[in-house]
Amino acid sequence: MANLEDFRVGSGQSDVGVGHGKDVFDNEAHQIGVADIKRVIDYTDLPVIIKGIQTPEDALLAISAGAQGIWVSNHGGRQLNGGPASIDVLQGIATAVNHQVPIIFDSGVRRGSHVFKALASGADLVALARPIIYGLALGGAQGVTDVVNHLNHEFKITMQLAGTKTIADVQQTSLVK
Ligand SMILES: Cc1cc2nc3c(=O)[nH]c(=O)nc-3n(C[C@H](O)[C@H](O)[C@H](O)COP(=O)(O)O)c2cc1C
Repeated sequence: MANLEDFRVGSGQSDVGVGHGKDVFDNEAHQIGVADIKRVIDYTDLPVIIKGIQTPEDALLAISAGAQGIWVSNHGGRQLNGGPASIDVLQGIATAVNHQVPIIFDSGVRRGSHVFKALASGADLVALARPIIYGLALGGAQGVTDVVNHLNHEFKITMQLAGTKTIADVQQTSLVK
């Protein structure tokens, strides 16, 4: 893609067996760091949010590079299958980030109570992937609407049962492990 030509790096000879030597999968391109984040930020006027953050250290590195948001998430599970569950690392990352930038969370959100727990663990926004895709596959646009409505309904019930009236109330809730 023409827009990505400037980002071609490395020898093009991958030795990790993924992508068979195409640039973006090149071994050297796997060592993405602060300089790469700064380069993307310089390249665009859009806000840059770093996805796949799993440690407080990486969150702070991304913020120091100028990231305007952190996305606590996995990478699809097919790469490092033994990585931690994102919900287990969320609270530690949120404590370290300390509201410097918004935190988006996804990975395994299936019920309204999961949305509640993610917000109470430090997320500002909760995202979904597979439930939306399943809804789309089963029922098209209506299927997606149904999935979102169902989660909203469950989330509201959880809010009521927990005695919380607003999202801010949810975010101030203490969870017991
Ligand atoms: C088949 C598949 C491939 C994915 N590939 C990537 C990827 O290449 N990079 C990435 O950051 N996340 C990837 N993800 C993770 C999603 O972007 C998203 O974070 C995750 O699916 C959210 O969790 P949920 O599906 O449980 O809602 C992938 C997810 C799936 C299901």
